[in-house]
Amino acid sequence: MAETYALILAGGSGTRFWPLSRDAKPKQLLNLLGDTTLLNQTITRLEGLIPKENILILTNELQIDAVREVASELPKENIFAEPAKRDTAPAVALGVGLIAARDPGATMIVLPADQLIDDVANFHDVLTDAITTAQQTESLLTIGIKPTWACPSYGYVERGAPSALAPVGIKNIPHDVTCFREKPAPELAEKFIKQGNFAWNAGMFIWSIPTVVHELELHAPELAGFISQLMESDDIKATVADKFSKLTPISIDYALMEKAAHVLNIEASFDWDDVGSWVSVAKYLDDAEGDNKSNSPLKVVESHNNIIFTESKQTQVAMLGVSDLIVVQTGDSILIANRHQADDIKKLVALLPEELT
Ligand SMILES: Nc1nc2c(ncn2[C@@H]2O[C@H](COP(=O)(O)OP(=O)(O)O[C@H]3O[C@H](CO)[C@@H](O)[C@H](O)[C@@H]3O)[C@@H](O)[C@H]2O)c(=O)[nH]1
Repeated sequence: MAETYALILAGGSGTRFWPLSRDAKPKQLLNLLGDTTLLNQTITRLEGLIPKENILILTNELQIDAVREVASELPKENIFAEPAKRDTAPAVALGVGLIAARDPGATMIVLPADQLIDDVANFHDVLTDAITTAQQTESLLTIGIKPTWACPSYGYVERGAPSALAPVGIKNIPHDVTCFREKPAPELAEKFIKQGNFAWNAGMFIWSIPTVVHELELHAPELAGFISQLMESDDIKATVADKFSKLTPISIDYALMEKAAHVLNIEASFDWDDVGSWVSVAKYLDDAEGDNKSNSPLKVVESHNNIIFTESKQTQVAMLGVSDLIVVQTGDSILIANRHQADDIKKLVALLPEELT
């Protein structure tokens, strides 16, 4: 019986959490919420679902030391650094090649490293049903999140009828996907929400190696060729060093999911948050004074809707007559931003000296 592997993608850069996040320490390596990093939570969440020796992590040279430290309970040889940043499609192809070299009939789940999910029991149930479906059908499985607004930075899946391919006995029934659209323009996202049968793509994918290789051959031949080179290689490291940087940078959503015909979707019955900005972090901060949110002791007078985050979590913060601010303090920097421009922090980071980014 072929085994199941998890591939955790932990090579994103993310400037949205500056000054806490840096190139070498992006969102997945931050203790933003809770006592551990989001990457650590991602690994822990797999306990009881995927054995540790079957969990692989892909990151980059800048982050590999920090990733090794966070993932110290995984076998060392399961953590790889990509030689260049090429976005998620080449990273997934590398993961497919590495897993195929161990077990060409394996099933794999691809997971982002930076999401917040508390309901582990339902997460396992949904993933188990997705794995069963991937093993019994030649489908690419996605997980759907009920959308709450027309967010333009997610992928959208149009859920059709319950799939005729659904294996007998599973609880979370997959639906046919009639359209996958990555990061639609705001007006199109509005249209999807009004239509009512679209879900956000959770960024997790479940498929068997033979199925994904076949789909890549059809829709992304460059990546399928790279996987063949890996599978034929007797020195995978040398092949990666030689070929990976030459791959076209593109995300797996554009390279494969928008084009593939055999996509299914299971609705998530668990909580899910991809914690995209300081504004999303704010809802989890404990200390509140009126409508202000803080992770540190806070006193306010005539101040509203502010978000405060200090690295020490102990700095006393006092606000007088200010509203709609994000204030973040670290050892060497302070961010003061309009909360309505939280998505534009990257514009600011582009102006900063390299040693602070
Ligand atoms: N190894 C590796 N990992 C990467 C790379 N680029 C990004 N990642 C990691 O891949 C995951 C997703 O990458 P993002 O670039 O953050 O994706 P996104 O814009 O949020 O969009 C994806 O996720 C959304 C849900 O959060 C989806 O809605 C969307 O369709 C898409 O799948 C994150 O864990 C990120 O760290 C890379 O070059 N290499």
